Amino acid sequence: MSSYLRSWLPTLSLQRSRPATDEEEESSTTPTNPSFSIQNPDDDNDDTPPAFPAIGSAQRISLAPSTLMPPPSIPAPRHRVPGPPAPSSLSSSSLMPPPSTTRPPTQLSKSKKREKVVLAPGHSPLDWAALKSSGADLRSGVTSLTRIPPSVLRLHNKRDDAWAAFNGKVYNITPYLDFHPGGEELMRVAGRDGTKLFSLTHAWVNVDFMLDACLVGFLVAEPSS
Ligand code: HEM
Repeated sequence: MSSYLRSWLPTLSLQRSRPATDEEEESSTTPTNPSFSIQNPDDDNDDTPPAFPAIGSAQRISLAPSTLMPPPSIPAPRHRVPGPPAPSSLSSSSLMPPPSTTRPPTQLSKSKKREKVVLAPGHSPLDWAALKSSGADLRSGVTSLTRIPPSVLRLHNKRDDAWAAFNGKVYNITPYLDFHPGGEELMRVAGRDGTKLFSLTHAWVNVDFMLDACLVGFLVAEPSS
């Protein structure tokens, strides 16, 4: 048995190949745990962690099983939420099973598919934000906000002079056209109220924030007469 172990522990057999000193001979009579053999025998440091909570401490007494609150009882079957039967009698869960992911995702119909637009270099959303905060005139010369009826709005329907109304506010959309991720689609609302088309396309986009520097006025009803 020992020869078998020696073949697996060459260092041990090497050590034993030289004549053992008296001291070694003495210690070899008492079996030692190899993990402690690297410790200095003079070192009497005790690294055993203390009991936690300390024996006899108030915390330990308060944790005594006899003083703990009993666990809540399992509700009777009639109190359980209706749902599929539990997989086993041991399970007390009344949660619905997770939805199946085996069904393939529904495909968008061709007509609803969005066309990706490649924005020209220097026309990213970050570039737009930088332009807005640069102080450049994005209102095409409008210095004060005015009341704009549909007949006036209609006049601004060209690519180089495009206004559109969203939620009662009229914006000069011309400078934003090249930054719009949806590209030329934006021109569909030039010269008119685009609130409906906008909210049908991407109601989550914050137009007030994105075009605040392009505000030119407020949409009002056509004056009668
Ligand atoms: C001036 C008002 C508008 C602003 C500020 C605006 C802004 C944006 C922004 C930020 C996106 C990217 C957001 C996203 O994909 O989730 C986007 C995408 C898009 N927008 Fe607009 N938009 C405006 C008006 C419109 C209008 C009137 C249309 C007309 C249909 C339109 C059509 C699209 C389309 C089709 C996309 C998708 C582009 C893609 O998937 O790459 N947008 N727009």
